[in-house]
Amino acid sequence: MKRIAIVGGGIAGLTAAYELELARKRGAEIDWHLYEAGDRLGGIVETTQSQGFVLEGGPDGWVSEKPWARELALELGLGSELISSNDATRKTYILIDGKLQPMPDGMRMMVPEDLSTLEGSPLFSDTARKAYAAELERASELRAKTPEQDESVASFILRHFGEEVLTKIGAPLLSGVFGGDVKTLSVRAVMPNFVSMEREYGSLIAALQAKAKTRGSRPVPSLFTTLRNGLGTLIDALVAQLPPERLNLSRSALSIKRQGKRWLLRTSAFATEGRTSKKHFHHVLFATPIDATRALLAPLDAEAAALIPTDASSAVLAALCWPAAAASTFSILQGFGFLVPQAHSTGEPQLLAGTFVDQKFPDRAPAGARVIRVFFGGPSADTLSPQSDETIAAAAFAQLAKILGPLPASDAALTTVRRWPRSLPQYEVGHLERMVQLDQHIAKLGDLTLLGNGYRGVGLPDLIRDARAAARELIPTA
Ligand SMILES: Cc1c2[nH]c(c1CCC(=O)O)Cc1[nH]c(c(CCC(=O)O)c1C)Cc1[nH]c(c(CCC(=O)O)c1C)Cc1[nH]c(c(C)c1CCC(=O)O)C2
Repeated sequence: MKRIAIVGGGIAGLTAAYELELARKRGAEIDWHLYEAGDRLGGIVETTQSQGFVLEGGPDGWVSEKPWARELALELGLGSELISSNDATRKTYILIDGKLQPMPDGMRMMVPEDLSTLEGSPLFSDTARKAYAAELERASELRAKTPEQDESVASFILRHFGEEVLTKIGAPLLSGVFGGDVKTLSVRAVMPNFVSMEREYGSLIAALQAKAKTRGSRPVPSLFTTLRNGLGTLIDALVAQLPPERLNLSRSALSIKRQGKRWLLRTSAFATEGRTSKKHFHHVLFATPIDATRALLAPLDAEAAALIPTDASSAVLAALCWPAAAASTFSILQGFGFLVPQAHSTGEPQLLAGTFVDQKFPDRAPAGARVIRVFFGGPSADTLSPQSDETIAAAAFAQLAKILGPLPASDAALTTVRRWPRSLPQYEVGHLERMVQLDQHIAKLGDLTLLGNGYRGVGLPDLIRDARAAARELIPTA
């Protein structure tokens, strides 16, 4: 019997457990146990439903283009729950000089497919428009000069489109996906598609145009997918497949030690037991946040621990709700939401982004009601995090009103505030090389797997893909 420990009950740990459980039910000789430090499962995925509102405390969906979350949802019988973002009215705004300016339609991050969509856009000056047109003409030069080394996202965008595109839309878009600083993020780790487009076409605009040709008239799928009753449904459906006696809540992993062919895992025990609990396993999967994983790994292999990303961005978010009566007294722009380029510290916490929840997805709120999710990141999140929910909600409201204009009071009973300290690891320049080295260290230690958002992707689909693949490798072939 192969004994496997899964440490961490977020989406990665639960998906690995699900995959192992499928094999166990088919008769594989597996005995798995999951340990979660907190008193609930799901990690940062957390839906609350109240008075007809579906409120997400963490991610609100996934990028549709990545198939792995949809596949899992289908397998779990959630096919009829899958819903798409309202892409017919999709718009993302960027706050420039105090005004929300729409990104032109049909852009892929900072890259337009059709240069004519930039005409008349108040977002760009003629200099930026010329830089875009020039990128298409510089295709062969860009291809010839493809760097051999990793570089920052900032230097990649600068080489293609220049300073204005970088600061006006490149930096804010990247902070809306990676919560980070374009000057330190690795382009190969966070924008691998663009890097391969550059290798093939030189010009990213040319690459998008070539793709559009091969796509022909096939419809483009919506940008985001979610579940009708929130992503918590996915967690519930996973947990429903798992025997409850295998899921150990309020048990944190304290240490792990080699003992012959097995690992000795020490976890905290229930208060009534009065001591720690020690158990042997043949394999341990760490699906813990990077800081926990680094701490567990350091005594085994300090060099391996040092290869795990150290920088991670924090998020604080507040969902503000207006029931229909209050919502009817103000209007907002059509679209999914907005991003705010981060100015140098002004002292006051600064908004990072806002999502117009009821416009982005169908059925998130009762008819006529409105929900806006407001994000703080970086130093602003760190400043706000220790403060009360009321203070955070008030700061979110005040900043939102500055951007959108006067707003009636939101419903305090429905406000949800969440803090996710150091939740989004930063893949800095050189990340992929460090991951190759980390894999070598882990292989040498043997019978260990690292899962979660510190290594090979940050969104739900990547975490699900990784966890399933890793768990499948552990299934004994009888
Ligand atoms: C601030 C922030 C957001 N989302 C995120 C942050 C970072 C800080 C943090 O939460 O820790 C995180 C995020 N955003 C996205 C992912 C998934 C990435 C992946 O699967 O590869 C992740 C991990 C998709 C996205 N998120 C966004 C894009 C770009 C969308 C576009 O091109 O218009 C993607 C792919 C943009 C975004 N992102 C956000 C807003 C308000 C917006 C604009 C409007 C909206 O859609 O709600 C919120």
